[in-house]
Amino acid sequence: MVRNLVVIGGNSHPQLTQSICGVLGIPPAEVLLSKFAVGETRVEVQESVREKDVYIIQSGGGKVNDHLLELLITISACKTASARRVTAVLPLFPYSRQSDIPYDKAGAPLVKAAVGGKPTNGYTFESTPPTPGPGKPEGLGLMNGMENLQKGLAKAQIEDSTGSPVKRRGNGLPRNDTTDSLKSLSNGADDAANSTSSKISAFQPRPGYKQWVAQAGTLVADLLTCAGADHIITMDLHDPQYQGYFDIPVDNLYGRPLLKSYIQRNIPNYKQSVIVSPDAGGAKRATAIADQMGIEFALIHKERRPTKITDRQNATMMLVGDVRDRIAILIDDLADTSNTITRAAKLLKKEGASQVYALVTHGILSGDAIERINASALDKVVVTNSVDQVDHLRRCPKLEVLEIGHVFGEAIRRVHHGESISVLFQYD
Ligand SMILES: O=P(O)(O)OC[C@H]1O[C@H](OP(=O)(O)OP(=O)(O)O)[C@H](O)[C@@H]1O
Repeated sequence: MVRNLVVIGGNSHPQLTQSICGVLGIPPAEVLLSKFAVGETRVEVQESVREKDVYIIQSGGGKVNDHLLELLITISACKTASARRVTAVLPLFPYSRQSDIPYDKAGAPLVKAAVGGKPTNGYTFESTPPTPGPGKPEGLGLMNGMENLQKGLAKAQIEDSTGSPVKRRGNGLPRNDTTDSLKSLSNGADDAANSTSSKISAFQPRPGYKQWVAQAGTLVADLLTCAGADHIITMDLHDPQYQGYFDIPVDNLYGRPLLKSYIQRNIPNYKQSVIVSPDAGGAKRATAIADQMGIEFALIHKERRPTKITDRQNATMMLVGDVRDRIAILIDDLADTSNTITRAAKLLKKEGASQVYALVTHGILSGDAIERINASALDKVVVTNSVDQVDHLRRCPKLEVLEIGHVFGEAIRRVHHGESISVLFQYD
């Protein structure tokens, strides 16, 4: 029994909250998590958290945006209710791979295929209208509307010369033109909000227009801190450097000990198997396990970078290493659409692997990922329950789930008592 410790479970993963509370020997706190008819989230903490050490369990996956907002509101509610310390426990951290968008070697976004070696989108690194400077005309600097701006200015000058009063903004534009421009910008934003990912492929940048990729990862880190989080506990961040986005402590636990122990217990003659990283991005993760266990390592290399965001699945894959007549064990941090692991499995079987296992920390398995796995060359998919797996388990006979409640329960117990949690980072 631990004193002054409160665990609050969000709506994302009640089973994990129960399992963590079981380890700590306390019941989860009473909270009312509901929604107004319009869809706004409502949180009511129904017991005192004054001077308590509060841990809020909320994972990514599922209705990720709803869960994130619910977490932010719950953190804020606890701070307002005078909690001594609030720790956000996010077994799968949402938005931590947001800035990943294909770029060419020169750093320009790859949004349209090149024809005859020349990019057809006319991309340049110059923004249009140009950055205002000495001797250059000033523009809005927001969109590629120089022509309209010039027309607007010319029209305004004609009106000026007739003597009628024209009110101006600081940029020299008549007020109405500016308002219209802003209106059209905001309409564009509404449209963007309604668009689906399939529309991304239809997007063609205007020549000269500089694309900006939203830094959603930074924003989410700031939101958690602003809401009042004092500490973050998570597992297998897609990019461990994401911890640097925070100015509060972040404990990034490893799922590797669980995966390693699964291999030792369940894969026959595992020393003869081959650990495979399905892409270069995960090579470090996979080699860490291969080196620890003294198993051979192979890498799947995507022969070319995809030319569009939606082209990921079309990139040609190439195996570097030998898997013939051996069990191949794919290691990755997450499976979302499961395109990566199913395509890798197909290649590994083609290269002669006798069986293919995929061991993945976060089994998000969105959309038709389960159907894709069921129809794939994968023999077994092993994930942790960092994301709720109840529905996935029902639908996927190849799926096996490793419990992580005890890892998070122990991390919370140690943090609460001010003990080191580095023991949880060790592989052996
Ligand atoms: O199930 P899927 O939808 O295929 O997504 C899973 C893949 O996405 C992530 O990598 P990412 O493609 O972001 O590349 P990176 O590892 O190079 O960052 C992750 O590490 C997996 O490899």
